[in-house]
Amino acid sequence: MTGGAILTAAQMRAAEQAAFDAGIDPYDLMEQAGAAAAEIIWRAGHKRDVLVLCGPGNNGGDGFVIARRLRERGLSVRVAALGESRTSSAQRARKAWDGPVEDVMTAAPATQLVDALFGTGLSRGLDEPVAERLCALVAHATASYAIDLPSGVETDSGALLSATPRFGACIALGAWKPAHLLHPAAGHCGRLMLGPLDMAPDNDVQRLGAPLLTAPAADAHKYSRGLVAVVGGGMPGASLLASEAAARSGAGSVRRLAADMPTSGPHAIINRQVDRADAIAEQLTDKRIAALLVGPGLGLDEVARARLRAALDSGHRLVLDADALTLLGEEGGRTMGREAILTPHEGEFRRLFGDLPGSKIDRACAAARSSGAVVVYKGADSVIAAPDGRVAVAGGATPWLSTAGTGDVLAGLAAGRLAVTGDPFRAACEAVWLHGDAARRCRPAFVADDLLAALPAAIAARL
Ligand SMILES: NC(=O)C1=CN([C@@H]2O[C@H](COP(=O)(O)OP(=O)(O)OC[C@H]3O[C@@H](n4cnc5c(N)ncnc54)[C@H](O)[C@@H]3O)[C@@H](O)[C@H]2O)[C@@H](O)CC1
Ligand SMILES: [K+]
Repeated sequence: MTGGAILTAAQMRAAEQAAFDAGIDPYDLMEQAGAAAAEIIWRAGHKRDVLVLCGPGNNGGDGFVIARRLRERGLSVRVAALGESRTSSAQRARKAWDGPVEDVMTAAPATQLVDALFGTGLSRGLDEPVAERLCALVAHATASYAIDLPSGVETDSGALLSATPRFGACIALGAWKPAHLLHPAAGHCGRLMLGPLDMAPDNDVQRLGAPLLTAPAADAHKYSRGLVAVVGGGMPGASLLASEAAARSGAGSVRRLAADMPTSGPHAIINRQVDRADAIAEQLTDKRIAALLVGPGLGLDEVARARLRAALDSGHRLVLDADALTLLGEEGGRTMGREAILTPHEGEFRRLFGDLPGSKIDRACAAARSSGAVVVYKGADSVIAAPDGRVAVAGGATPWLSTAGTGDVLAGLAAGRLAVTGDPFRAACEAVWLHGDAARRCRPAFVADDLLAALPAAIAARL
C-alpha cells in the first residue's frame, strides 16, 4: 500500500553517490532523467512550442536533455539559460544541445514551459527578478512542467523560499521529495508524476498508497471482526459521527458509551447510557473490545478528564482524538505504553508536543518516538508516523474536507480499522486513505455525514 519512497535532498544525493560508486555513469543518469521527463511531456500530448529554462546545476542539465529529446520528436523547442552550466554533466548536456541558448530574463514565452532552473540543490530563494520572470512565463504557458521540483521550493520542508508559480505538473526524478507532498510547496506542483531512473532508492518514508483490504473470513462473526468502543461526552454529535464511521469501517460491532441516548442513527450501533466514569470503566472491562476511541465531543471539564482516565487505564488499544489530545497536552503528554493512534491537527499537535523543529515529517517522527504511539498529524498534507520510524505521507486531500466533523469520521475510521487489523500503523494508513477517497466520492460542499455514506464504496474499491 505504498505510493513510493520519499527522499530528502541529502538522501537523494547519497543514493546518487551510491549509484555512481556501483558503476553508473553520472551523465547516463542525467540522460535517463531527461529522457524520462521528455517522454512524460510528449505523452501529455500538447505537441506545441516549448521553452525550456535551464539553471546552472544538474537540474539545468536535465533541461538540456529534455530540450534535445523533445526536438528529436519534432517539437519546436527553445532553450533559455540562467548563466553558465557549473557541473560536468550539465556542461556535457549543454554541449549536446546544438541550438541557440537564450537568456531567461529576455526569452519570449511559449505554449509549453519547462522549468529546469533548480531542483534539490536550491540553497536560497530565487533572485526576485528571476522569480518574477519564472512566474510570468508559467502564467503565459498553456502547459507548464516543473522538473524534479518547482524552482523556489525547499526540498525537505516544502517551504516557498521565493515567489513560486503554480505548475500544471511536476515530474519528480527517481523518487518523491517531501516538497511534493508537504504544503505550501505541494500546492504549487500540480499533477505529480514520477520519472523513473535505474537508481531506485528506498526509504522508511513513503507516499501513502492505496491499501489492499480483505473481506471478512467465511466463518467471521461480529467479535472476530472487531468490537469498537467509543466513549462519548458533552457534544453527542461528534461521537455519533465517529461511531457510525467505525461501524462502516469493516469492524464487526460498535458500542457507544455516553450519557445521552441518540434518537436517530444506525440502529446497529449499541448505545449504552452511562454517565459516571466508574460506570464507563466497568463497561471497558469487556475483554472483547479490540479498539477504544475517546476524544470526539469529549469536552474539557472534570467529567471528561475522568472518562479519559478510565479509557487510558482500560489497557485497550486506543485511538485518541480531539479533546482527549488537548487534555493529554495539559498533563504534559505521556508515553502511551500500548498500541495507540493519536490524531492531532496542527493546534492539538503543538499543545501536545510543543514547537518541534524540522519539517512536518520530522515533527511527526519525533512525536511518534516520544509518545510511543502512531501519530496521524492531520492537515491538507497528513503525515502518519510510527515509533519505529515508518512514515506515510498523504497528499492530494480535497480542500472540501476542511469542514466540521470530518475529523470525528477519521477518528472513528481509525478505531474501526484498528479493531479489524490490530496494527496501529496499518490502521492509520488505511483510515487516512479511505477518508480521502470517500471525500473524493462526495460532491463539493459535502458535510461530514456524507462521508459516512461514501465509505462502503471506498472500501469496495480496495477489496
Ligand atoms: N540526485 C539524483 O539522483 C539525480 C539528480 N538529477 C538532477 O539534479 C538536480 C540536483 O542538481 P544539483 O545538485 O546540481 O542542484 P540544482 O541543479 O538544483 O542547483 C544547484 C546549483 O544552483 C546554485 N544555486 C542554488 N540556489 C540558487 C539560487 N537561489 N540562485 C542562484 N543559484 C543557486 C548552486 O550554487 C548550484 O550551482 C535534481 O533536482 C535533478 O533535477 C538528475 O540529473 C539525475 C539524478
Ligand atoms: K525545477
